[in-house]
Amino acid sequence: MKQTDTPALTIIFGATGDLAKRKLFPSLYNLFKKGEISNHFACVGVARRQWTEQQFRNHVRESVIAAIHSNEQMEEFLSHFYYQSLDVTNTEAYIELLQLANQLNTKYHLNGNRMFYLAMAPEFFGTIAEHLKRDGLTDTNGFSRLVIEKPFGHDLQSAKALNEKIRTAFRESEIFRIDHYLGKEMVQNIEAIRFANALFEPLWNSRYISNVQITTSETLGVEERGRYYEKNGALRDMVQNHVLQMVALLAMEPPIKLTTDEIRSEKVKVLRAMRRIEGQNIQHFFVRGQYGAGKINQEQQISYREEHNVDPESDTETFVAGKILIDNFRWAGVPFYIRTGKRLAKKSTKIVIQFKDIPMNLYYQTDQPLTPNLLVIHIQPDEGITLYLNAKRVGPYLDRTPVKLSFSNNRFNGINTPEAYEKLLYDALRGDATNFTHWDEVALSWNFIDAISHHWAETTEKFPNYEAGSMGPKQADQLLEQDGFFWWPIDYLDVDECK
Ligand SMILES: NC(=O)C1=CN([C@@H]2O[C@H](COP(=O)(O)OP(=O)(O)OC[C@H]3O[C@@H](n4cnc5c(N)ncnc54)[C@H](OP(=O)(O)O)[C@@H]3O)[C@@H](O)[C@H]2O)C=CC1
Ligand SMILES: O=C1O[C@H](COP(=O)(O)O)[C@@H](O)[C@H](O)[C@H]1O
Repeated sequence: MKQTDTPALTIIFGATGDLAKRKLFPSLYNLFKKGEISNHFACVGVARRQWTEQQFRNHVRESVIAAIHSNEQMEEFLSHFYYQSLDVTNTEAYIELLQLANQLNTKYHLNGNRMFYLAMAPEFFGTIAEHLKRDGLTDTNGFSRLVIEKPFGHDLQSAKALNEKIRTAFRESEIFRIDHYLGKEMVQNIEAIRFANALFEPLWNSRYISNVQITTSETLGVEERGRYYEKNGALRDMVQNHVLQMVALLAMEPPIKLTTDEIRSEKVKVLRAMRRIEGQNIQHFFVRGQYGAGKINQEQQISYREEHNVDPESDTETFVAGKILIDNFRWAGVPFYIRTGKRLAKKSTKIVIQFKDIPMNLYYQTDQPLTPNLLVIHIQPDEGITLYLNAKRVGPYLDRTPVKLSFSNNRFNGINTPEAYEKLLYDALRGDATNFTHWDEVALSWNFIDAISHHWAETTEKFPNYEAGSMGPKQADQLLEQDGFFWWPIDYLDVDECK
C-alpha cells in the first residue's frame, strides 16, 4: 500500500463549518482509503460549539457519506479524529490544545509534525497564527505548517497586514495559501500540455496566437454566502486568485526545472508584466455585471438583490469580464480575455487558445474565412483537450470542414479524478508548495485588482444588467467585438459533443 510515510497531526480550525464538511473530511477519507496518509495520522477538529468526541466523529462520518457515499474502513478512519471546543480569541484555550497535540503525538508517533488548517473566517487568521506561536504549538521538533484559506486579504494593504501577522509565526516556506483551482487536474495539466509537447511550445506566442479566452461560469448564485460575497464580489472572489493563476500558468516562460521555486518565479514574472489599467481607461478593459431574475434549466431564479443577506440596492458585481495584456516579448499585443460569473447559463471552466489565421485561403469559397485553429482546455466539469483543425470534406470538391481531435480525461482516468482539495491536502502533508500561492503572487495580483476595484467603488453601473441563465451583460461581448473577436460559445466547445 502506498503511503506518504509523513506522520502528522492535522488541526482543523473551523471543523464544524461548511468547508470542512463538504471538502476537507471527504478528502482526508479518500487519502486514507488510498493509503496516502499513513496510520500515523491524527486530526483534531476545533470550533466553539460544545461537541463531544463522539458527536464530532458522527459529523465526520455523515460528511463523508454525504459527499462520496462510502462507508468502507470508516470506523478505522474515524478513530483518528478528536475534537477540542475552543474560542480562537480566548488566550487560555490554546494550552489545552497543546496538551492534546502532545498526547496525540506520542500515541500516533507523529514525530512532532503539525499542520494547522485555517478553515475559518479570515478575520481570525492573524489571531490564530499569533496564538499558535505564543502558546507553543509551533514549537515542535517536526514540521509546523499553516494552510490558509481564501480570501487572503481584501486588497493589497490588508493582505500585507495579514501576511505580516502570520509571518511572525511561520516562515514563507511553512505557509500554504490555498487556491483550489491549482488542485484541479486540468489546471495542473496546463504545464504538461505546454511543456511536454513539441507541437505547441513553438507556436505559444504572439506570432501564432491571436487571443486567449478563459471562461469560468457558474449556475449557482451566492447561496448562503451573501454576507461574504457582498464585501468581495466576483472580482475579488474569482479573478484576483483563480483566474489570474490560470493566466499566469498559460503565459509563463518554461521554467528551467519543474520545481516549486522555478515555477513560482516564472508565474511572478507574468503577474509583473500584466499591464495595470487605471482610471477611466478601465471601462475599455473591464466590464462588471449583476444578475437579475431569470430562468436556468427551466427553473425561475431570483435576482442577486433579493438573495439572503444581500442589500436590496447592492452594487456588488456577480460577473466580471476583462481584457488583460501582458507586456513582454512573448505576448505583446495578444489579449487574454477572461470572464466569470454567477447564475450564468452553464457551469463550465474552459480555456480557448485561438490561433491566428493562415496567410492565404486556397480553398473553395475563398471569400469566406477558414475556421481558426483552436486549442481548448476543458477544466470542468468535463476534463480534456480538444484541437480544432480544418480538413477536406469528403467528396469531389476542394472544400474543407472543421474537425476536432479530442482527449477526454474522464474516459482516460475514469470519472473519479481526485477532488482538488484531496490533492492539495496531500501536497501540504508532503511539503510540496508548488500548487499553493507564494506571497509575491498574492501581492502582485492584488496590485492589479486594486486599480479596478478602486475605480469601480467610485463609479456606478446600472444593475442588474444580465438575466440569470444568460452569459452575462452584452458589454462583455462588445469587449471582444471591438477587437474583431467573439467568445467561443461554451456549448459548441463541450468535449463530449465531439464527433
Ligand atoms: N465553504 C466553501 O465552499 C469555501 C470556503 N472558503 C473559505 O473557508 C473558510 C471557512 O469557510 P466556511 O467553512 O464556509 O465557513 P463556516 O461559517 O461554515 O464555518 C466557520 C467555522 O468557524 C468556527 N468558528 C467561528 N468563530 C469561531 C471562534 N471564535 N472560535 C472557534 N471557532 C469559530 C465555526 O464553528 P462554531 O460556530 O462552532 O464556532 C465553524 O466551524 C473561509 O475563509 C472561507 O472564505 C473558501 C472556499 C470555499
Ligand atoms: O473560490 C470560489 O470558487 C467557487 C467556484 O469553484 P469551482 O471549483 O466550483 O469552480 C465559487 O463558487 C466561490 O464563489 C468562490 O469563493
